[in-house]
Amino acid sequence: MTARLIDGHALAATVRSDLATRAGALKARGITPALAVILVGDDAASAVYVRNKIAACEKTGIRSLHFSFAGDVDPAVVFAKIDELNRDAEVHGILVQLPLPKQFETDAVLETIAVEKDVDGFHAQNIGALAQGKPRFIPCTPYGVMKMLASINASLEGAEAVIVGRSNIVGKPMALLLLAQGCTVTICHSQTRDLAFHTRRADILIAAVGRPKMITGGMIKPGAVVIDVGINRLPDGKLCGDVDFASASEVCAAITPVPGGVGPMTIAMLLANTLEAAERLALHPSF
Ligand SMILES: Nc1nc2c(c(=O)[nH]1)N[C@@H](CN(C=O)c1ccc(C(=O)N[C@@H](CCC(=O)O)C(=O)O)cc1)CN2
Repeated sequence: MTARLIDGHALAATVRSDLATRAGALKARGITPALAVILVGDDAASAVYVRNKIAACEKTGIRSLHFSFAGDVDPAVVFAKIDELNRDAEVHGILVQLPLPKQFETDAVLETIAVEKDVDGFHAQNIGALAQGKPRFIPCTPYGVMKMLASINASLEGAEAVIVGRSNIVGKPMALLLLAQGCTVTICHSQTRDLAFHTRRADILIAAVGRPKMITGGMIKPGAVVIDVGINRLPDGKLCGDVDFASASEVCAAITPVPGGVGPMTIAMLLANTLEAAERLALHPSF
């Protein structure tokens, strides 16, 4: 079997085109949707992602504001900036690029962002709303994955979904979203005893563990849909996912590439959440 490729760049371009129309409609009413991005430290990958986010805003008609702080900044300075942005009526979305340097307590930072501007969807209240089936902002990577599954009409009701990875930003919200669509969900992690036993049962397999090419073709059910969230840099400088693409694509029905898969959709869904925030704040300024 040679798998169908789920092209994240192409799907992200379609999403952006719809968002550009919505941004235009807001601007016609005198509201310019705006996203504030905070970057702390000099992590090279984070700097690339932030640059890509800002470029994507420009393509879509969203204003972006970028604030960079040195890696040894006093957390109080970052808290003060978030507070200022929370109060700024012309800013609709705020995100703090992760990971943060060691002196930061990440959850405390994320919970300082106003829930109605939390376009990453990482605030405990927004995760709680998602868990209750009443999502306000869906975390961007799992949101992008759901769009990718919809784009191939993947059948989710009653499907066995296996997620490898239990992070707060991908694995856990991913499980909630698949559960809401009727999947039977298993989350695997570093203490799972027989990983292949679980992955071989998956109709929908999501790899989000951060270990290069860890999932091989022999661990995949023939005909499965495989979504690779991992982005790993190999010693030769090339990027690869958590899935061994060559062997996996011989077995599965559809697969996302790395690069060019989930990554571009993560950014597209960040723009979608920012537009959503601006539209809600325009309709209900006291929201
Ligand atoms: N505040 C947040 N921090 C982090 C998030 C997040 O959603 N919010 N997710 C990841 C990083 N991330 C977004 O921030 C992200 C990672 C990768 C890509 C992407 O498009 N990757 C490209 C390859 C880019 C490269 O050349 O390195 C691809 O897969 O094609 C976008 C966003 C952790 N932090």
